[in-house]
Amino acid sequence: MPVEPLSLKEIEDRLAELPGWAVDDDRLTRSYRLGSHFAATAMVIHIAQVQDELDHHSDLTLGYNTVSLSVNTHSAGGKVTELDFGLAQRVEELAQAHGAH
Ligand SMILES: C[C@H](O)[C@H](O)[C@H]1CNC2=NC(N)=NC(=O)C2=N1
Repeated sequence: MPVEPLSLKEIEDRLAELPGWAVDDDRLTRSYRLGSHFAATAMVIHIAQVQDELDHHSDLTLGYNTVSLSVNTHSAGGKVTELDFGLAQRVEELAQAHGAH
């Protein structure tokens, strides 16, 4: 089933429920800070597991004590969709367990 791009209003409503996330240039993004580089690496592995489970994959960047995500939906022409917010919600849940903020 094709997934439709969200309207600006739909994006704003969803962003209001997800502090720390932003949409810029048709990409849903967030960066997290962790207590160590190893902790950040562990979080990347956990995100990769969830992304394979959802079959939806962000551009995922591991930095020094940081993890950054940037995602849109390729099959919707590179627009932001419900699938991107679904991934963001799952990442928010696991971020808490990793002590990311
Ligand atoms: C074949 C596979 O289901 C698709 O390529 C999936 C994989 N991961 C994906 N990730 C993202 N971000 N957008 C997609 O459209 C997408 N499609």
